[in-house]
Amino acid sequence: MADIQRVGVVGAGLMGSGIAEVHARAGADVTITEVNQPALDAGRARIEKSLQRAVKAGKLSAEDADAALGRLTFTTDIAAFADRDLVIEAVIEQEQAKVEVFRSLDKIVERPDAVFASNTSSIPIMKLGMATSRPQQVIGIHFFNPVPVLPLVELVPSLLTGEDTVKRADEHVTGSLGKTVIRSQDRAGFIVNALLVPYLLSAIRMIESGFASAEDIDRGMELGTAHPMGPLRLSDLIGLDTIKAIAESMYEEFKEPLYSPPPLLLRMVDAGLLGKKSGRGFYSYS
Ligand SMILES: C[C@H](O)CC(=O)SCCNC(=O)CCNC(=O)[C@H](O)C(C)(C)COP(=O)(O)OP(=O)(O)OC[C@H]1O[C@@H](n2cnc3c(N)ncnc32)[C@H](O)[C@@H]1OP(=O)(O)O
Repeated sequence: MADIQRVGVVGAGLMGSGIAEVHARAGADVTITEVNQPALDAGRARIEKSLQRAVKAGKLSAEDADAALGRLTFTTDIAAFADRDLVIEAVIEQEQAKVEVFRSLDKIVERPDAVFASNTSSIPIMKLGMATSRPQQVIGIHFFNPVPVLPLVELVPSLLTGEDTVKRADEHVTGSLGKTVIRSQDRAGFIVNALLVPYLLSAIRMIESGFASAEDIDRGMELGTAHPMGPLRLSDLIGLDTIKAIAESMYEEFKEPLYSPPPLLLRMVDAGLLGKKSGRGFYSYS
């Protein structure tokens, strides 16, 4: 695992736990942190379940799953990140929350050439870089959900990211994690969400206007265009709060009406109907 051996992941939600898992499976020493013990425990349970799934599918031996778990340290103390070579922030998609994480990491991480990455989908990397004293070491490394399954990573340097940081991040993601990298300019939504989110919002507007049912919209895209899941099931998988946050960042950046979150999405988030992770979104999960 090249020069990046010790990895820290901030946030043990859907994305953070997946990011920690793929690193541990690749042999890295991983520390993962959350704001409180229940959130940390939920992250650990998610990783254990995903590892078991890989073992059942014959993708991973039981010994390798145990070894991966053994490489993970769970803590609520972000000070444990002092010796990390790479830190990846994967907290909620809110600019202020992310800025605060980068401010703390800048004080805590001691290694002078450590790479500071964000898994943000839509918040400009420059804003996170400027929260630190070393914006040349800050880069977007954006994974896709489910992280252990989807091979893509978007690499997003800001105007101030150094070439050395880009090279090390690229080598780490392709060489050590075996993912495929595409590069994007530092614009809200990058490449994939700039295309995906207006599509998901259009599907939500279709339901809102009574045009078609969620089931028919999804079936249409699954059987008519061979997508693995339709836009509403995919929205439930990503999380409706996350889609709202991405749409808001993109709308703020471009003022493009297509990016503006429709009222139905806002009301569902107000109601706590966040999709698969909360048990109900456009579909129910029990
Ligand atoms: C918003 C962010 O910024 C960016 C994003 O993340 S955008 C979201 C991108 N994600 C997508 O577009 C997901 C699209 N959907 C899919 O790829 C597939 O439907 C899916 C992989 C989620 C599930 O696939 P499906 O064939 O329906 O189910 P299933 O057979 O259970 O799973 C396929 C494989 O994935 C694995 N898998 C599924 N969900 C998983 C999870 N949550 N964690 C780990 N592994 C998982 C399964 O173990 C299975 O592996 P196998 O083929 O070796 O048995």
